Amino acid sequence: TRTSRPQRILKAVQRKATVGDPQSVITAIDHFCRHREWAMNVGDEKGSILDSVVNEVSPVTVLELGTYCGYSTVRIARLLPPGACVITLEFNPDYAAIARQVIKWSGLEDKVQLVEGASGDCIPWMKEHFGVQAFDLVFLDHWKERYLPDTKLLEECGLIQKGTVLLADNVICPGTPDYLEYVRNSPRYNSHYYRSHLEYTKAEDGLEKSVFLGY
Ligand SMILES: CCc1ncnc2c1ncn2[C@@H]1O[C@H](/C=C/CNC(=O)c2cc(-c3ccc(F)cc3)cc(O)c2O)[C@@H](O)[C@H]1O
Ligand SMILES: [Mg+2]
Repeated sequence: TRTSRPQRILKAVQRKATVGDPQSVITAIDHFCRHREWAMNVGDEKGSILDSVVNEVSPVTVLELGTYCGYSTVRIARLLPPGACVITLEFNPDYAAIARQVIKWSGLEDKVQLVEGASGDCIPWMKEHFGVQAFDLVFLDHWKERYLPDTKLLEECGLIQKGTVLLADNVICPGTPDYLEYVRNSPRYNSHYYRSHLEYTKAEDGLEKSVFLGY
């Protein structure tokens, strides 16, 4: 049967990128998605904003919701110092398998913990299983209707503490209206919208950065 889009993305990485060179993996995926086949990676334009937030926060523990092919996982992990790591949740086993290979090709497997499962099932186990106290940075890029319930779950589990930064993709396109309303109106978050474009297109999209102010 036909290969899947993630399989074709992995092929592009294996053809064009250099093992152990994360930037070449990022460049290979962006080139493929811009010139061959669109895919829902955060992309190069919003990716640069993601990079700047990672550098600003210099997180020790990062949570990513929605791995897909591992593009943003690689973008984040390549900026982390030794000892820091990104835990990324992915419930589609086929996507997880592709992402593992993309992350391995980039040589960043020591900085990444890919957990196969639904965010709602995994989040309550984060403290116990991974010894996480609180996340310094959370990148939300999974199903858009899960952003708000998972943010509330992270709060309830004490995984969001004073200073934790939430960075949400696609707050305009496809859009996450209930999440936006929550973080922008809550007295416990300081939010900022980074206007950008939907990956590989001219359509508007952006990232919302929300800093938790504590209780
Ligand atoms: C159950 C909780 C839960 N737990 C664990 N993993 C989960 C999960 N829910 C989902 N996943 C995985 O995350 C990824 C899904 C991501 C969903 N992303 C978009 O839908 C999206 C769409 C556009 C766009 C499409 C078409 C357009 F025309 C315009 C824009 C652009 C974007 O940047 C986008 O991120 C997949 O790997 C899922 O397996
Ligand atoms: Mg996205």
